[in-house]
Amino acid sequence: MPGEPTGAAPARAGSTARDRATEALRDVAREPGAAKPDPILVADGVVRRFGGLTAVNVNHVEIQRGAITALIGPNGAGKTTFFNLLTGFDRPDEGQWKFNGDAVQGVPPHKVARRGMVRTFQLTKALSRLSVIDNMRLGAVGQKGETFWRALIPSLWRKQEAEITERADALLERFKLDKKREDFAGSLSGGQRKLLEMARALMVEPHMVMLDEPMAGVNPALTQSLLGHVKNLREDGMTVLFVEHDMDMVRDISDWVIVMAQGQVIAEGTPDSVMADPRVIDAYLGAHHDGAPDPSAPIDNEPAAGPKATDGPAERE
Ligand SMILES: Nc1ncnc2c1ncn2[C@@H]1O[C@H](COP(=O)(O)OP(=O)(O)OP(=O)(O)O)[C@@H](O)[C@H]1O
Repeated sequence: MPGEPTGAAPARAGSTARDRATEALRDVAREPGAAKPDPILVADGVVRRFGGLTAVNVNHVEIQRGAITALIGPNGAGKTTFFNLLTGFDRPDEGQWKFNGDAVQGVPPHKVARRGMVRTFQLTKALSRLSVIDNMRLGAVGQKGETFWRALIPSLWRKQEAEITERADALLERFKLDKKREDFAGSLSGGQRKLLEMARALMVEPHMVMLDEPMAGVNPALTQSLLGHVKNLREDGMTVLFVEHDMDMVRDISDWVIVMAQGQVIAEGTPDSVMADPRVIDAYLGAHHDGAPDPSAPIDNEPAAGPKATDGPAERE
């Protein structure tokens, strides 16, 4: 089952997954590449170049199991490229990483998903023309059972198809999309699409879910519901890694924040520690101050500077 909380933080009666994640991360150094007590993902020396541009150059990074980790950074920092590499959608020039102790670099995306690491995808044009339930069924691709030999045994296949549909319907109900079951996915609102993307990723019963800008294009009315669903993933024992520009969301739900700039991890820590970090403010400014930055300078005094709540995507419903 998805990531039993095997972490260093012992489960106390009545404690939430958030409490356990906070406790597990309490003594972790607030510095790039910090070692975690129970990492589900460990990456080393990951480099991706596009021509003369080094888009990703991550020396070492660990993602704590059972926690919600945000990956933030200014535009072009390399966040999406790093996501693509980790999930097998792109190939690195250098580097290796382990998921649940197994090396997964070079493993194709559907096999990475089968091992329990999935990422959400924006609804493409083609998927928009499929119904909501068919999108969900497609999310199950890569699950056990669609091998050649099994495909030759219709009774096994049909049984699996029934299981897939049952699982899809349960998830649609959980994400309050059951009434949209037969609708074209393209007819959903921005927020409902995000819910569908998340629900679809859960079809493979992952240990770790990677969300690419879960708040982009989401109507404020659906914001709380979406945040609730992400928090529930953690309560269900899953690890969450998400890229997001919306700093309200980052503050609200993250246990840990990793900051990238110019392809590198430049800071790590709790949301508060990271957002007060002068290196992070500098990275968002895209400029370096003369002399030593003032670490005590409150970020709110610098409206255009740091990763602010207003730094969210312009696109809103
Ligand atoms: N396929 C590609 N070919 C060439 N350059 C690319 C490619 N993909 C990404 N890049 C470049 O790599 C750098 C990192 O891009 P990436 O999209 O990973 O950043 P990001 O942090 O996700 O940015 P954003 O927050 O704007 O989405 C950018 O300079 C981008 O232009």
